Amino acid sequence: MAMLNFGGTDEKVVLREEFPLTKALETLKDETIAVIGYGVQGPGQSMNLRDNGFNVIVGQRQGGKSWDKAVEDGWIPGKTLFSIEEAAEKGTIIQYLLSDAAQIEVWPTIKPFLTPGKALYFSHGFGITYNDRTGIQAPEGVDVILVAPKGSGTSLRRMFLQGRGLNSSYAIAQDATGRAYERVIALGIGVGSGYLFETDFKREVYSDLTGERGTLMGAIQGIFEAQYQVLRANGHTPSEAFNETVEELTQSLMPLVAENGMDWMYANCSTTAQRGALDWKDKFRDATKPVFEDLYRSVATGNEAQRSIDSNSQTDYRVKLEAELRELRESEMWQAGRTVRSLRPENN
Ligand SMILES: NC(=O)c1ccc[n+]([C@@H]2O[C@H](COP(=O)([O-])OP(=O)(O)OC[C@H]3O[C@@H](n4cnc5c(N)ncnc54)[C@H](O)[C@@H]3O)[C@@H](O)[C@H]2O)c1
Ligand SMILES: CC(C)(O)[C@@H](O)C(=O)O
Ligand SMILES: [Mg+2]
Ligand SMILES: [Mg+2]
Repeated sequence: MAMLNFGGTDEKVVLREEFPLTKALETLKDETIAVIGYGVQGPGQSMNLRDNGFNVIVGQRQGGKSWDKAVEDGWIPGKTLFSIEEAAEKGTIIQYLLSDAAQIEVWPTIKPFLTPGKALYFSHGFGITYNDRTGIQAPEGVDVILVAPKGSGTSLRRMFLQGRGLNSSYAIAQDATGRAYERVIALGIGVGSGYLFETDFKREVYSDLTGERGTLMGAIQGIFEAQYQVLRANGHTPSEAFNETVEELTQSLMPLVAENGMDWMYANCSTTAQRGALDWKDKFRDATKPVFEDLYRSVATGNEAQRSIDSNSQTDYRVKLEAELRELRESEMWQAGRTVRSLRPENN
């Protein structure tokens, strides 16, 4: 574990050099890792673990799209691909990667397989933090650990294949065996993390729910919509509005921000842009900060969790969700985006 300084604050982090893959493999050499769920995180984590040489199996409901995808990805029914029950029985580490709502529903099925000495692993603090609402309460004899990749399972896999790593947080809610720390770090390295930073289940879920509702997706989509609509209302074409709102951001500026930071971006655009962006950033901050405060409150009171549990457990949830997603997909902005993407030279 290293102490590193992040902008003036010291933090405990684990770097890949300090806990190399060889050490992770040695730590887990007698374990069977059962990845339960093959949606988005399941494929990324299980395939990275498999390619890294760990003993890993998958547990998934039979007969659906996810099962077929697992077979396509090389998991063999009866050998490395099982029903949820069979995988939970065989696993000494159970990576609970069903959707958060499904974790509640399937919990009574999983719980009997959590015998002393096993580890229960999450990639989100949701089930444990809001256990008054989820009913997920691990038995005393098991380790309860978390590795939460800070990004999509799709990126986790892509970055692994590119020899890169996606940063993850890690946490221990229960150390029953005295091995929870080495287990969680070995798994964090095994699934393809960049560096690992320490958190607890509550801070993980509070920050994660805030981030995805905020600047990672909700806020950014809201700001895109607002700017696009104003440009369109003032006579700008879809092409101009989309390029000035989204395409330039994702294709030109954000890759530069990712490499060098927004401070560098500010220093390397025109003096005209600098003047305006310095003047307007505070107005945007002041306009949106109360919304972020409201959002954080809604997360901390459990409202966001309850809303997600209530809507995700409705029988017509998928149909309603698809209607909302269709509206987004069919909006002028994202239809214009589809055309703009198709015109990228590399897509021709
Ligand atoms: N999606 C991501 O990239 C991402 C990123 C970080 C953390 N997480 C966390 O990882 C966990 C898994 O998320 P995900 O997005 O991969 O899940 P998901 O929504 O893709 O679902 C995973 C699996 O759950 C199965 N499932 C759904 N309902 C079920 C039911 N009733 N019974 C049995 N199986 C059922 C599906 O078949 C699917 O294979 C969650 O805790 C999530 O918060 C996800
Ligand atoms: C990929 C995200 C948004 O970071 C994750 O938190 C999720 O819930 O899918
Ligand atoms: Mg999330
Ligand atoms: Mg997240």
